[in-house]
Amino acid sequence: MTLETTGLSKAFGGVTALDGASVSFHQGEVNALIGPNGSGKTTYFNCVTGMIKPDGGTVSYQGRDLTGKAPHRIARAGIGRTFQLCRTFPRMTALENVLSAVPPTGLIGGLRSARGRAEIERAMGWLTRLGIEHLAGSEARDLSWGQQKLLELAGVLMAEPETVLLDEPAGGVNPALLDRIGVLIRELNAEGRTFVIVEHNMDLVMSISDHIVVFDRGRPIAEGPPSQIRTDERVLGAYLGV
Ligand SMILES: Nc1ncnc2c1ncn2[C@@H]1O[C@H](COP(=O)(O)OP(=O)(O)OP(=O)(O)O)[C@@H](O)[C@H]1O
Repeated sequence: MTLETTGLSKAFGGVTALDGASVSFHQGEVNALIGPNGSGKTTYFNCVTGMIKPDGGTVSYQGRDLTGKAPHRIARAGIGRTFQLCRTFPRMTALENVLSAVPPTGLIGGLRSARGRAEIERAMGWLTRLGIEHLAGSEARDLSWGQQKLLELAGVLMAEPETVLLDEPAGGVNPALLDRIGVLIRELNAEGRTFVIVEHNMDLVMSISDHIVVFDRGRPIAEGPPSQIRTDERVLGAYLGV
């Protein structure tokens, strides 16, 4: 097990977003977290990465308790994430965006080291790996939505996280780029990175995942390999409302 939560709970006013979610994601695998709209997936990511504090329950990573820790502590523990609505600096170039990604050593150290030649080469390496090196000098706001998602991922990878949480990597992305994102995730996984992916595109989820966890109303209702999840009646029920 790599990332594990027990009884994770979070309510917003009267709305229960997470209802005692006990989940284990597998180290070294591509894990997916799926479920209907509003089932608590993004809230789960937010609790795990310290963006919001859970009302109850625990988060542990590689056996370490990370419950309620600040986002930079969680990043330093080896967890990186992207956001559903993509976070880049629109008026900075793609290269500057990747260089300004906060490394685990903290912002000041990051800005200082970002000036180094080696860091620029490493940033260019990630842009190349993600197929957007030709956009290194372009402002992020001039990139297409899909390219911005790749740029955000390049920034996350700069911090060399061993586990990467992706919130809807395929959302709004054109089919050609979608294929590339799928291949990239599998390649990065083959190099040893663990992934947890929140995604609505079932073709992508079924084709790249080793392990799938299904949420409904703030808690897991099923988990297993794609072959099992595809035919699980509880999953079909949650999605189709039957
Ligand atoms: N900051 C917030 N304030 C109030 N309610 C919230 C907040 N964040 C989430 N919620 C509510 O919590 C529930 C779970 O939302 P969440 O975004 O975690 O679901 P999701 O599974 O990620 O949905 P989607 O697939 O649509 O992105 C929803 O009812 C949502 O409206």
